[in-house]
Amino acid sequence: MAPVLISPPNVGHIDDVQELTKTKSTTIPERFVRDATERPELSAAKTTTPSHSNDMPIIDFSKFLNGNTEDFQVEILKLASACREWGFLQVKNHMVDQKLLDSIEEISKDFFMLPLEEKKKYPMAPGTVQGYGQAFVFSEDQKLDWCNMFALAIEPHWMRNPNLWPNRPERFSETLDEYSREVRNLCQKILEFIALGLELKEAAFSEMFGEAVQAVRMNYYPPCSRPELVMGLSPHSDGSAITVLQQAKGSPVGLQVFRDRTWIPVQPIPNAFVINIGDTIEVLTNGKYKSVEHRAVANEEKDRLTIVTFYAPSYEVELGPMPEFVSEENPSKYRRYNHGEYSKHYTTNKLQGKRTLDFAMIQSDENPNYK
Ligand SMILES: O=C(O)CCC(=O)C(=O)O
Ligand SMILES: [Fe+2]
Repeated sequence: MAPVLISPPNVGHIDDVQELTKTKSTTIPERFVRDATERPELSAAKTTTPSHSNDMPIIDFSKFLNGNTEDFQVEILKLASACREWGFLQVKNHMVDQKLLDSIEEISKDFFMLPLEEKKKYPMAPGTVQGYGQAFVFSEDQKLDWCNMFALAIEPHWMRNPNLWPNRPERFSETLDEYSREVRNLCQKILEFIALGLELKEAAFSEMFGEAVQAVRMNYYPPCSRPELVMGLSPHSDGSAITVLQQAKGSPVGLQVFRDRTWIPVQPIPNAFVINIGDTIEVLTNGKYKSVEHRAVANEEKDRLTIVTFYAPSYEVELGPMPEFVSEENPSKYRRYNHGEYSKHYTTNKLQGKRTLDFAMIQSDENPNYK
């Protein structure tokens, strides 16, 4: 059962990371300093050659929209292989207007640059995931990420908390609405192409998902004088079906994907989105496509901003492996559950690698997915 939060957890004092950096102190408060085994080992990441990290597949979306039948098929196969082998990919030439990419970056940055008192008008209450603050903190002794977040539910509309939509910067709400409409379209298209690559009918996911849930989280990572001691964002997989991540122009490398027991830094491609498979698609495909653990590291000199969209089924939907992916040789690795319950479970536990998916995993010695 998902834990039910009856009263808000006592999370202790949470320093605002941006305010900390203003003090120019080189001492990192203890709550941000990771235990030795959890530190990011930045030197190891730095020595990974860029060519290795560039191996993350790049999908050219224009091949889906304007290509001939052969181009289309080739790209579907590339997408299928990226989902199977990586769980992560970058998408270029997508349909989202460049101006919107610029304006969402601008309003996000402007929001984070507001005085703290202004941002505190939209607080993320302890144990919740909407508003400004640090999500996924549930106890006083939990280590904190070197990140400020601003998160909002977008769709369905009833999930919005209008008190958390800021008045400043100007045009914040209109811009976020417009951006979210376009990214929602993109998510729907990508899921259609993922379905085709799995030899399912195009509408397989949209028919199953009902009124899909969409949320946005803006992550702002200020520079950190001791990046080797802290974590920008703790390792986790996403609870979504798919996630669309925009890295603001000029941001340093920060996202890392856990692959072959190594943390691989993701080189941003200008104007491309990073897309990753979330836990829902892992369950539906019975583990054929897996959600992949990832994290963000801090940078000594530069700040970093990402705008992340999570796209998931309606909370009412019951999910489990689809019959197409289950057979006698390949029995169900996951039980059926209600997605609303899974979401609750996800948002009421700290980020801890792929542990959240234990909620759905059928325990068995023969199940290699079970850790
Ligand atoms: O900011 C990043 O690079 C990673 C963000 C992320 O993984 C998330 O918000 O779930
Ligand atoms: Fe993530």
